[in-house]
Amino acid sequence: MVKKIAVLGSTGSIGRSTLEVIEAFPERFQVVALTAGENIELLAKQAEKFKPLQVACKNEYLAEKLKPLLPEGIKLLHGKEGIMACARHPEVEIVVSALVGSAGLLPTMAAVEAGKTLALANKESLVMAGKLLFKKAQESGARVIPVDSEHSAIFQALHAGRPEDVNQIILTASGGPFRDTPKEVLSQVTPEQALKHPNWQMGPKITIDSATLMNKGLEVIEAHFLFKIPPEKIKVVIHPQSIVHSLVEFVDGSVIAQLGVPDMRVPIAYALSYPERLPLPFPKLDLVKASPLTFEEPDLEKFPCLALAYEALRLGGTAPAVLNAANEIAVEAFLEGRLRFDLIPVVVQKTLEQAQIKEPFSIDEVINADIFARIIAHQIIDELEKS
Ligand SMILES: NC(=O)C1=CN([C@@H]2O[C@H](COP(=O)(O)OP(=O)(O)OC[C@H]3O[C@@H](n4cnc5c(N)ncnc54)[C@H](OP(=O)(O)O)[C@@H]3O)[C@@H](O)[C@H]2O)C=CC1
Ligand SMILES: CC(=O)[C@@H](O)[C@H](O)COP(=O)(O)O
Ligand SMILES: [Mn+2]
Repeated sequence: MVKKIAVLGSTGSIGRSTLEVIEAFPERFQVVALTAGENIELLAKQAEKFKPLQVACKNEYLAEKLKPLLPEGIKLLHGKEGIMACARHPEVEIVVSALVGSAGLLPTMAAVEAGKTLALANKESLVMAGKLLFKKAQESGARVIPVDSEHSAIFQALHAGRPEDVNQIILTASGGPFRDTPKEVLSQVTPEQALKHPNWQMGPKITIDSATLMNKGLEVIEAHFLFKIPPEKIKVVIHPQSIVHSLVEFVDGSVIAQLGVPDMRVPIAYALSYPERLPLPFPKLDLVKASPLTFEEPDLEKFPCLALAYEALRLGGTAPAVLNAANEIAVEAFLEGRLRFDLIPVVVQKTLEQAQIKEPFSIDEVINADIFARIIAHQIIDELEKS
């Protein structure tokens, strides 16, 4: 049976890798919808190649520019509503949510509400609204399959035992480009240096998150909602080689890990083909060449973002959404040269202290918390800029 797929964020790093997997198995997958933000030239090329029924881009202005570039017969939509319509398209079975940041929240929710199988890369939507998202999934029958490499690894390792026999899950983190950089030097590091991830080629936002360890913090929250595991049973260990993608420890002390080369096409393919596995034509792991595999404790003083994410998870309610919003604003400011790298966690911490945290009962309440947190984070950055 051919699986029919919508790729939200098809022009990004995960989106492009997803299309490479689909291209390698044309008899297994068919692209029904594609969406982009601003890269309409690439979207047009993808539409030419994969012939989707429908595409969408960020706004009407870009849609007007995209129109003449598209092949005949493809429906063109735009804006949040257009992207959500791609997620809900009646012919789509699997929605790959590969948008970055909070822009992914509503389209991801639309896919869940429509009962689609969600191949989830956009971790921010789970961080912002994990509880509400899984409540909706229960109502609609939507299934959530993780794409994030660590969560795909845990999803696979969990098959080795019963949920009640899990002792803890262990997320691996590369440690980022500044793992060996002295703490005092972090105030001087540039966006160019921070954008050089040691093992993965990814979009800019997640690459900065990896450098601050906020990516691992977001992943702790993501793991909590995906696997219903309390924060005290989620451990993070630094593994600079990014070969062991994560592990599950069971009550008998057995530890089951998933290993592989750092290539996102592997977890993407698994999410698309689950419960089957595809014979991927990509490089495989050579254990001898990958050796040695090493592990160390994370330095929470040098990288406070990880501890802040645990704190937000323990606070609960809108705290993870506030953490996420403040982080997005701080990362943007750092990339624009307006904020020092070592002040990213300061902005997040101060925003968490100043924001009102409450239990959200709707997505609108999550969005309100996100908006207020952004206002607070901007004010904090303005003050830091003046001082
Ligand atoms: N890259 C990776 O290896 C991994 C990524 N992830 C997660 O996957 C998600 C995607 O990451 P990544 O692929 O690296 O990100 P990229 O920045 O490479 O891609 C983001 C995609 O989202 C689109 N987009 C951005 N903003 C908007 C918007 N406002 N409206 C509509 N579309 C928008 C972009 O469009 P355009 O470029 O056309 O403007 C692009 O298609 C993130 O949540 C990340 O944390 C998780 C694990 C690994
Ligand atoms: C590929 C992937 O899943 C990323 O989330 C990756 O794990 C980032 O690397 P860090 O381990 O440095 O955060
Ligand atoms: Mn990851």
